[in-house]
Amino acid sequence: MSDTVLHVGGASPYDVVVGNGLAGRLPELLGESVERVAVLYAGSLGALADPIVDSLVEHYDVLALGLPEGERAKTAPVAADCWEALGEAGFTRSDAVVTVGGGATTDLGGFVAATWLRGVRVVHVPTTLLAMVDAAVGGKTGINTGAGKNLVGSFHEPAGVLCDLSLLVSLPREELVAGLGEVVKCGFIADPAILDIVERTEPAALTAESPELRELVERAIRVKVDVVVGDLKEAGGVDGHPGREVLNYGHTLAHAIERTSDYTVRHGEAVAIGCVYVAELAALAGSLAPALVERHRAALSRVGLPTTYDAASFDDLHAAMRIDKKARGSQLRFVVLDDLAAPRILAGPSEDDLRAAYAAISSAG
Ligand SMILES: NC(=O)c1ccc[n+]([C@@H]2O[C@H](COP(=O)([O-])OP(=O)(O)OC[C@H]3O[C@@H](n4cnc5c(N)ncnc54)[C@H](O)[C@@H]3O)[C@@H](O)[C@H]2O)c1
Ligand SMILES: O=C(O)C(=O)C[C@@H](O)[C@H](O)[C@H](O)COP(=O)(O)O
Ligand SMILES: [Zn+2]
Repeated sequence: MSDTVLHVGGASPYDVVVGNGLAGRLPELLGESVERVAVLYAGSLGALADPIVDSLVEHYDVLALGLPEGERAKTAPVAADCWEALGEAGFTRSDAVVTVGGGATTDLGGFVAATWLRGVRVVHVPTTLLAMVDAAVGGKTGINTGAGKNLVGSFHEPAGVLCDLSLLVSLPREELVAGLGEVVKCGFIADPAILDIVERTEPAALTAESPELRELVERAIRVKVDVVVGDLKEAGGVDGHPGREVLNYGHTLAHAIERTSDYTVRHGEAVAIGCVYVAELAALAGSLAPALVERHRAALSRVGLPTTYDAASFDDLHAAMRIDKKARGSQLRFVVLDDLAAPRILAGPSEDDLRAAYAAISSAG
């Protein structure tokens, strides 16, 4: 099957390419002025990064930097180590960063590229489903702090994204399933055809090679591209649409779960739980039909994602939710649905409703 190119318009346009065996396209995305390339890769993924490094050394001076696993990469000390390495290697504004890894790697690598010399080119080569459909696209970069998830970061659009589906062959099943959390999210907020595919496809058939997974990848990327083109910096939408904040569906509780579990719950799993939570919240607010709340549970659990959470109390999660970026002052704001693909912002729900929605997904109280 030929490659699919999804164009992201705007002030800094770029392409997201979906296909198989895409490393050869890196030089065309990096451009001709680049002399040095820093490949920032998840340290355990040398087997995936090495061929990419080998393909680049023919064209550039290459600095390969292995990063810690997962969320442990998204810290200020890791970013500082990368800045030091770029400085020692003499990286200038005409040089570039390539990231190879999951969303934690693209977030950290994107942040390093955004901040080095106030911004150099970055091309992402995502290696998880989640990073292909979400983290590598749209230019959000970030690291965590003690207070919470993604609290420091910037908007820095990539020069290109290569979603090479063959890199997913080695991805553990539970990581692929986690990525489906963001895919199903896109189904509810914007593209119900995603839900139809998930509901009619045998979950085990969603593999790196399957046409159904490829269609899900392309549809989820399209959802994200359409949203970020309209509201890159999350300034807000038009006509009552939440703008880029819609991509945060389920994320207020999800980030609180990640932080209070010390990042032992995967992001995509936490998003699945968070989506059911906001569906319950919307039902309590009288906007979402109970059948659609159940559709959330059914679609997410069908692919193997959690829809309940018992490992933290409501009070602890409530405290963690207060630092969500959608909050304004002491008021929490959530993306909720009135119907499929009909999102809006619910501002300042009562503590009773927040607690009741948690009771509906938890026995922790
Ligand atoms: N910037 C954004 O817009 C955005 C969007 C969504 C999520 N995110 C962030 O992305 C992160 C989650 O990303 P993730 O789910 O990709 O997790 P991750 O980056 O932690 O990767 C998960 C695990 O899979 C391993 N792995 C990655 N690719 C592999 C492969 N091909 N084969 C074998 N193992 C592989 C990694 O080494 C890691 O252990 C979170 O930090 C989240 O906040 C950012
Ligand atoms: O791209 C976005 O915008 C999103 O909200 C996508 C989310 O899936 C992603 O997890 C993002 O990192 C969350 O952003 P944050 O602003 O809440 O940190
Ligand atoms: Zn997310």
